[in-house]
Amino acid sequence: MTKNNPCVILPSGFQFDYTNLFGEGKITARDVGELSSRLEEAHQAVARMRLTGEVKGHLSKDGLPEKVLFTRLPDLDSGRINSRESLQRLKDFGQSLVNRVDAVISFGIGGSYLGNKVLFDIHAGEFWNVKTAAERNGYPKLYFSGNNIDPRRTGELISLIQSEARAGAADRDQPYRVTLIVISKSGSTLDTMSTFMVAYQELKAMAPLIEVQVVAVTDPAAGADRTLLRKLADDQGWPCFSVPDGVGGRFSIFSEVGLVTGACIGFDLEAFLAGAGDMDILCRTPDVYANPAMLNAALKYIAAEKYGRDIEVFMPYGDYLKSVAEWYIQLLAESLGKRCDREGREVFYGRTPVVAVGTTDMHSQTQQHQDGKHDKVLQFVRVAYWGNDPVIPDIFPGVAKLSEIAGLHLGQALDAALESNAAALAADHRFNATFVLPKLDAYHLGELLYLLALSVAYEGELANVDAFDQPGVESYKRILGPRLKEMKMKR
Ligand SMILES: O=P(O)(O)OC[C@H]1O[C@](O)(CO)[C@@H](O)[C@@H]1O
Repeated sequence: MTKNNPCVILPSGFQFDYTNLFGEGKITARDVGELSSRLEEAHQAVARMRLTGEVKGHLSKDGLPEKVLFTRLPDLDSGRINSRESLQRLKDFGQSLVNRVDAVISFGIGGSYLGNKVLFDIHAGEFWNVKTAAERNGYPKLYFSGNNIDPRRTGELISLIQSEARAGAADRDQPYRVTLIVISKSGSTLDTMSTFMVAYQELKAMAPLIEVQVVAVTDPAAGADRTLLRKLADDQGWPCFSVPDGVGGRFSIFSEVGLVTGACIGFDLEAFLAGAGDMDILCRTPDVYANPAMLNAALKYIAAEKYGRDIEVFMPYGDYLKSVAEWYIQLLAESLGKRCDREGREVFYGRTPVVAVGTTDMHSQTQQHQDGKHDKVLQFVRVAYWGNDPVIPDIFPGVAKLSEIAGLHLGQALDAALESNAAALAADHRFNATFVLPKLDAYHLGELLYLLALSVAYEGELANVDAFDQPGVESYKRILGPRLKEMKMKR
């Protein structure tokens, strides 16, 4: 917890080990010291955001002042956004699916998908949908769609549901039940709505063999400000959950957007929010060396601005953490990739984010990380305890190379691979750091994701850019809308 011991260890066991980012030939205590008055200002700005929701210069897509409220999401007791009651409503919804609904399809993209996929991967894993209903504790199968406008996958998913419905029809005295959850803050995103409409139509057409229920998750605004999805939901009588005001898509994993997926699979919502909330409390200290979100922001900012390391490779070790890297990519890219600062001056700020997974990408990307340009920071994530962790057996004692690794747990081999990669990079002044999760559960996941979300808020302050807008994504949308209309006219 001091500058001489480059690792922040939280009471939960969560660690931010920045040994390979800090010290001689790396970022120095002096570099951090030179930033101290700006860190103080950034800390005050984050504290003000936490208290009032106000962030200097932040405007909504429509150019109106907009509060930033994601820091309120972990707090269930003030009832300001999430509350005990809203969580109970989500859990009741999840329970209403148990032993009744066969499959859920979650439609969404960007912040309306990436966090949901994280919760699914960490809790359910790759093989959830091939498990029996009993192995899933009665919870439904869960598929994602709308994360691309992909004709083939969309068609194949529909066919899969249809053939499952047909296959079991003789043994069932009820229809095959499918719940479509449509998630869109704006309520009209092309990718989400186009795939939803295709699936809705095709599955509805199979009544009474298939019964379709729709649930909408969108902006709660009423009256003239209703989103298209909210209007549809009102007209069709679909139940709704909300994307809260002041919570952008990339921060919405802690809101009903992410939690609705968690509820569908029996994920521990309270523990997840408790991890986020405890991280928030620990990040209220102004001491940069004890505040992991501020420290992470400061080190990455200095790495980019002073040492030219403006690519961040986010590389967790373990398959099910890949979606965390994919979630982080949107968080980093949309929050910090900015043409102008808050005074309107061109700054072209941001680190280019890269997804990698250990050990997989040690056999593809590592060559570049180790020998390519000195323009990267590698952010590793390590899980300290895997629970069910097979031991490599000594089944070929005559083969020395294989016998040497026998007796080790796979988790130990994974750790050794991470440590070796980090050490090799560090030996060549390749900046890297590691977050350590004591285990892969809802609480520690909440800690990690919240730390990253708060970290971009700090870095936005340091770089003087608005971390909560995304004006750049409007440019292609202004071309796409008319192009679709033109295409339709030509049909
Ligand atoms: O939830 P929505 O409004 O469908 O938006 C999905 C995603 O699209 C974006 O607006 C970018 O186009 C993201 O910021 C957002 O998370």
